[in-house]
Amino acid sequence: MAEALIAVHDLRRTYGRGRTAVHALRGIDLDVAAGQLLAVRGRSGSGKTTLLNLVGGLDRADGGRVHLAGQEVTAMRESELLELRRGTLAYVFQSFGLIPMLTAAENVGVPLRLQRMDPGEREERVAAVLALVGLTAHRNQRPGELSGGQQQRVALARALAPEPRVLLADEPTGQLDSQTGREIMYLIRQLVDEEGLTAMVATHDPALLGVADRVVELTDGRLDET
Ligand SMILES: Nc1ncnc2c1ncn2[C@@H]1O[C@H](COP(=O)(O)OP(=O)(O)OP(=O)(O)O)[C@@H](O)[C@H]1O
Repeated sequence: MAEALIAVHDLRRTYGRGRTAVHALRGIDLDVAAGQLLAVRGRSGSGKTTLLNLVGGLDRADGGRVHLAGQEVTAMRESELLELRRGTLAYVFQSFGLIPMLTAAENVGVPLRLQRMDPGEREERVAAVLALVGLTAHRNQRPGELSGGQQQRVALARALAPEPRVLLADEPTGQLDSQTGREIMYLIRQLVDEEGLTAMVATHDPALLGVADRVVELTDGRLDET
């Protein structure tokens, strides 16, 4: 089997304690091979967001381990997690998370500014990823002047700008109509194939599971292959 770019072992997360404790993840084991598009399905509250947040180091586990590209995320200090989120790893959320005052191109350029990329190189990279998501003609529009699908394309372009190895997407089509949602999933499929990404996408939209290489299902904090 190809290298497991994402390796999750006995991952646990409980919110609260005592009688009101919620066991969001009850010992998850999961390997995702490099270049795979994995869909994580499950009802609302099954633990999808919690799993993605732990894989991406946005939240701390109560037990178990996560390795990303050979590095142990669960053992990292905050400064190392920050570094990880600026390089190896990219996130896309349901709510797009764009900065309203900035144009599409400026939003895409944000992570490259944080990397202190030289302005000329940055312009080139922004143009390239905007072209990749089909938004060259909209580069000077602000998020409020774009459709939901276009805003998610900008968010994807921004995620890809620093050339990450892993893309984590939490309900990326959750705010979109089904046709636009399908287009975004096809785009993610294309980006995985063409940019050599490994992606983990949480969704409970059954129509979107068809483009994944593999689908796993979370039920009450436990994982099953489907
Ligand atoms: N910060 C928190 N404090 C307490 N409980 C939480 C917290 N975050 C999540 N939970 C609980 O943990 C469980 C898993 O939540 P999670 O958000 O991971 O599910 P999900 O599958 O992503 O749901 P959705 O599809 O609705 O986004 C739920 O029962 C939720 O109520």
